[in-house]
Amino acid sequence: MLMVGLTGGIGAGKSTVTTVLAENGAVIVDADRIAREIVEPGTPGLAMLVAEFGDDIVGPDGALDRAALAARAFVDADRTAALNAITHPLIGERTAELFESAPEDAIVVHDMPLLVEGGMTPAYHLVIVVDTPAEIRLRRLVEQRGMPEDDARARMSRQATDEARRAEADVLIDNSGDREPVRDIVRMLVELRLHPFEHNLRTATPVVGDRTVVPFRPEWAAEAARAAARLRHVLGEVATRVDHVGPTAVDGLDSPDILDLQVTVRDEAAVERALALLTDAGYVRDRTSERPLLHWCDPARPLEVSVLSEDDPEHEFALLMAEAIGADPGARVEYSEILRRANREETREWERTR
Ligand SMILES: CC(C)(COP(=O)(O)OP(=O)(O)OC[C@H]1O[C@@H](n2cnc3c(N)ncnc32)[C@H](O)[C@@H]1O)[C@@H](O)C(=O)NCCC(=O)NCCS
Ligand SMILES: Nc1ncnc2c1ncn2[C@@H]1O[C@H](COP(=O)(O)OP(=O)(O)OP(=O)(O)O)[C@@H](O)[C@H]1O
Repeated sequence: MLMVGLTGGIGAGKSTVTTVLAENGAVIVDADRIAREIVEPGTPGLAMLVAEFGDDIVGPDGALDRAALAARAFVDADRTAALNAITHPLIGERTAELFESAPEDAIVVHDMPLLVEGGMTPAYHLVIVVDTPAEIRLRRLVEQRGMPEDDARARMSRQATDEARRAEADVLIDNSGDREPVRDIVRMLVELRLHPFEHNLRTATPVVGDRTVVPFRPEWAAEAARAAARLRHVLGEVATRVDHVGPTAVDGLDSPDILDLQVTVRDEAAVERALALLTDAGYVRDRTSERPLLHWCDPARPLEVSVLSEDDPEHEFALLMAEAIGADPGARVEYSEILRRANREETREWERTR
């Protein structure tokens, strides 16, 4: 099962994107829809909201008057926190049930407006952010959904910034223009990344990556940071540190587009524990390597994870090397050439044995 987190600011077009994802076979778990379910008449959720915000948030029909609650809940951060303290645990319980009930080979897309606000992104295999500038979102909410401008602005002020969401995005979908191009982008995303990613996870198929040296990519640092956050989420206190090492960690260095992440643990027993946790989470052991090395299985983001104990001198060396080469332009050029030569030799070797 591939677990995808999807988010975006209010009015960004999350529902628009999840509709296309569903048309392409994804299972959508919609947090807003669950948020409605848990405050239906007669639910503990509605009773708790009445106790907190007063009984005039309930209409004559006994149902929640959503606008009346919104008018009270988004006036300041404290009131929004009170709203979230009641609703989010109930939403979380129901969400877990829906995740559990999804088919084993499903691409589950969790449409969660407050994914970044809740610090939840490392728990997902991939995070999609629907990115639409605030002013366009505001205009669409007012003109197309008829939301009062002050309500829309109040809610926006209770949400993460667009920059904070972009930093958490593995995939950024620009929805500021027409819908049609977005439909095509989403369709390609499912076909070229989400489906193969789900297959690789379910069949423990590693993505080994191409060792061709490519020009330095500044986004390698952010990609590695997100990968490190996922590793910390899987390993918890078993990992004493997780570092971005290897050629892609060297600023300005042309290198193969394969991220190297190094997990440092306390001792040899912890190495075994970490390997078990990572394997359970979908990382695939490289049995051709004598050292504990695993590959990830995202077809668009090759990644290797090495696991070392603190007393292994190799772990210090990897950290120092990235720093030393990064500080010396001459060393960078020389190291890129070594990588190119290694790739040429590897390619020749592969052609000889083919
Ligand atoms: C206050 C409520 C009743 C207002 O209902 P209304 O129909 O006007 O809005 P709806 O539920 O469709 O939400 C529309 C959008 O508002 C934004 N929003 C909703 N709740 C919140 C919140 N607590 N904090 C920030 N933004 C929010 C999201 O972008 C959401 O997609 C409703 O938003 C609610 O119950 N919110 C609490 C649950 C929640 O946090 N949901 C957000 C995702 S988990
Ligand atoms: N590309 C687009 N061009 C024009 N209008 C759009 C586009 N995408 C979405 N909209 C409109 O903008 C509004 C918000 O879209 P949508 O409901 O999909 O956003 P959302 O992120 O799901 O909102 P919410 O945060 O409230 O759940 C809707 O009225 C929708 O029809």
